[in-house]
Amino acid sequence: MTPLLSVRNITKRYGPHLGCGDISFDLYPGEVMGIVGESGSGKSTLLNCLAGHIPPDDGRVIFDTRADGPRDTLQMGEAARRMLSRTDWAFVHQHARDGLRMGVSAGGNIGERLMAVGGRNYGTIRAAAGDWLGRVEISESRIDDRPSTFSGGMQQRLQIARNLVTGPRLIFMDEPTGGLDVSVQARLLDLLRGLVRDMGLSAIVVTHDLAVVRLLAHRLMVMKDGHVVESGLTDQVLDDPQHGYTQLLVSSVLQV
Ligand SMILES: Nc1ncnc2c1ncn2[C@@H]1O[C@H](COP(=O)(O)OP(=O)(O)OP(=O)(O)O)[C@@H](O)[C@H]1O
Repeated sequence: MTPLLSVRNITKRYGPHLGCGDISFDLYPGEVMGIVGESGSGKSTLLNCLAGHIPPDDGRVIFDTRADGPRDTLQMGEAARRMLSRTDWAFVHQHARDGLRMGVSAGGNIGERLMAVGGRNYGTIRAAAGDWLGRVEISESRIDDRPSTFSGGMQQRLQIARNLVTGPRLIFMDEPTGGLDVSVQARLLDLLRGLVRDMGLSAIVVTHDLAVVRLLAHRLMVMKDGHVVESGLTDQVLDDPQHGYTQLLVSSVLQV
């Protein structure tokens, strides 16, 4: 099977400091990869390099595009990569306000994504927006309300709807449950797990929270000081960690 995403030797430095170094892995269709590690270990740097938000100093990110097969996304022009991020890719930010347009209604937040990929019929777009609000457990009666009138959990669910409405194949998530109350986190995780499974999505999830990867991720990479120190099947890594650092993480000795 062709990997959906092949990451090879991604390295990013900030001046003399290493953001992340020499990271390689393959992600297959329908697979969820978790990236864990303490603060400053390089998780966000790696995710942002993969999603094309920051240019790495070295390495390749090869994505199996629907139209042209495997292509190095780092070599693509800006317009082609922007199109990819609207169609095949999605990015869920930790803070919903970074991924939503707060001045636009909930329905508008979802609908404008469809318009960006060619949707023109108002009725069809509004119906799809209403449908997606329901799928993320927001009452359709809130379709004309702005996200600023929503709770934190609702905003995060709206951000997810906005990202998934175009039917992407790969979703990048940066601490998707961070900053939410514990009960809200559990509900959001359940919802995410259902959507990922039902849509056959591949995902890369960065988190501090081992419970998040336990629930969502098939495989896990553990990062420390910009490097991957251990990787493998999630249950295997968490139940029988081989690296001393992972053992500390799992035993919650490290403040992550
Ligand atoms: N814009 C930047 N300029 C300089 N150094 C940076 C920058 N962004 C990150 N770094 C450094 O790169 C390293 C990795 O940071 P990164 O934010 O990727 O870690 P992280 O694991 O995502 O941490 P957190 O969980 O706190 O977000 C750290 O040493 C950090 O200080």
